[in-house]
Amino acid sequence: MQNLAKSIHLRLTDRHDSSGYNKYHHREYLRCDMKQNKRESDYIQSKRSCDDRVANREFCDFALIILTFFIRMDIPLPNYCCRYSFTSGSNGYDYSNTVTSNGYLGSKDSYRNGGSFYGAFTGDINHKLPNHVSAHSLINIGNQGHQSSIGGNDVGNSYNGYSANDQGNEYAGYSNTYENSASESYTKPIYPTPTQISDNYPESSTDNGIQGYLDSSGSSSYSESDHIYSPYSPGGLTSEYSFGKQKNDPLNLKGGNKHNGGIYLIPSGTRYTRGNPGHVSFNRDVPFISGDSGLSNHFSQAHGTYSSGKLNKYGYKLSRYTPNSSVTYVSRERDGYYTPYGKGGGKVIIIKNNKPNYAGRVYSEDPLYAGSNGGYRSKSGFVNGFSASSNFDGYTGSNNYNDGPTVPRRYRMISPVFVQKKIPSTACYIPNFITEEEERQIIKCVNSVPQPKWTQLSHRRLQNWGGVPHSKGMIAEAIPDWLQKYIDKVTALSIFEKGVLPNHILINEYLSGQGIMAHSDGPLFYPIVTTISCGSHTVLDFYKRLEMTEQQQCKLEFSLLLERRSLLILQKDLYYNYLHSIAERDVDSISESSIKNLHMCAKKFTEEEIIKRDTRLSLTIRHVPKTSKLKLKIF
Ligand SMILES: O=C(O)CCC(=O)C(=O)O
Ligand SMILES: [Fe+2]
Repeated sequence: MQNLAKSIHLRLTDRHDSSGYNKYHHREYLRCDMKQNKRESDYIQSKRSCDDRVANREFCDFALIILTFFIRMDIPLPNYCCRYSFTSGSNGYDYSNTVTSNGYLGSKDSYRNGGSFYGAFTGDINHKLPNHVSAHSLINIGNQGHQSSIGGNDVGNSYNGYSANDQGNEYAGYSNTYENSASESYTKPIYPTPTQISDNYPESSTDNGIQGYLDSSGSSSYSESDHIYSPYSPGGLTSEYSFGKQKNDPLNLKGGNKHNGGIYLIPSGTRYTRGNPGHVSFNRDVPFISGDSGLSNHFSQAHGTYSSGKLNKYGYKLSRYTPNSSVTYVSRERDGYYTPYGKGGGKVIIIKNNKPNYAGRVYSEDPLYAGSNGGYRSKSGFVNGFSASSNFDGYTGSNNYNDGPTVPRRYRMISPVFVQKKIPSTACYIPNFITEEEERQIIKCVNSVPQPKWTQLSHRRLQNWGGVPHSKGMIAEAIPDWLQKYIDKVTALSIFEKGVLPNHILINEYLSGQGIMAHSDGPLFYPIVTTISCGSHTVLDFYKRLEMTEQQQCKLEFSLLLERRSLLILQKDLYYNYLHSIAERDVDSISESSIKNLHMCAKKFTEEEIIKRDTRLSLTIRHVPKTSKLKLKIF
């Protein structure tokens, strides 16, 4: 059967169509003369052995009859593009740099400093919280009506501590009372899975019912209702401030968040550590590409929400899901509260750095926004370098908190996550999507399936699971549990729409030095392809799909480094308008100018670093339409 499959394969690969592509099953190969990518059919031709030819002749007739059922072929992968909005996550927390492993305040006394935000210290009535607050590591500065009353009267009334009641309303699923404890150990949770933000709140939503955001005096802080969105406004500030451990999926609390044009895939582990959402000076469309000019510099220092103006409803909302069990962002609410004082609305970008690389202060580039209108104070040295410098969060008052304890913070989020309007998200790279153990299991299972399951191509081999895709559909076959697990895992990302959930896995095996020629995965598949890499990295090259001519020169547009255990999601533009290939190389050289996702990689590479390829298995998980469960009897 293997020979048969091979013979059919050979026949099919020889077919060309007039468009300049080889129709190689469902994949369209560009006939172009690339240095690194010869035509797949050439490979096959040149490798064709005597045995193959015999096999071809012997099985020719037989093959034609049962062609539909026995093609064990390559399946198309969607084409990918990168315009380049990336979202990424990883499965780790970052303990490095300024992140301490014991991120909790040592004791409640830790935050009693100087009548700071935190504690029960009574020395300064304007800068204190009620006593009961002090037992919480994440504190609430409550409802500051204005700058001069930080921690003052308002606070006393508005802070609810962190109670079950609050959570009931606000942090559904987040119910454990958290008391700060020096001895509390930190268990690394696993939040590797990005979650698409549900689209409950369309851009146009104004939802008057939940807008308006009353301060303690009962007056509305702002009027631009369509810019401000309170996701769970439980009646003003009084009850909305609650801190503590956060629900796993902060953005889906009450189902209320929105992907906003290009907002996708916020890992459920994301903790929106706060910076300064009122930080108003950016107002750019941002191609978020490492090395790109523009915001990447800023992003390298960003924590939390940057707003290019007044926060819109999303930013606002996100700003309020800040709390992390170890991150104390006293200024969080004030960000929201003073949002109205920001400049005119714009995009909202939310970024998390995995490795804070700032020293001293975080938000330093731009002028304050709130100033005397509001703003809030921070402590110098607060939260690992969050500084009360004059341009930190716009605080310009005299009562700078410079006595602050350094509140160690632990980053719950990792690789950059950004949310931005208007830039289509066509590629998503998630390092460490699977664990080392899972990777080991996959490799083991793939290598122990019976030999006939493999389809040997000239320069790689593959396995189809779930059926063999065919232009007329696919007869669905059961997928073993060890693989279904990854279909489920990818499904959980919510990137596939209902009705077109992934139902097929193509496993490609590339030995070092092997690759795949430039192709587009063709029209058969639903145009989202997800690929898990195991065993080795590779570099996926993308070419712009141009007018096809017979001997076209292909121009490499950019590349993505696919680390082992990573997941790559490609769709839309990348699927339709780009070709992808893997060059036949034993090693890859790191180049920031061509590899566009280096900043998202789990490992940090240096320019011109040479990385050696090993045997790589790729699991391409996607939806094959028109499946039938018919069990056809074959002879
Ligand atoms: O192995 C990969 O990552 C890419 C495979 C591919 O492009 C395909 O099978 O269509
Ligand atoms: Fe492909």
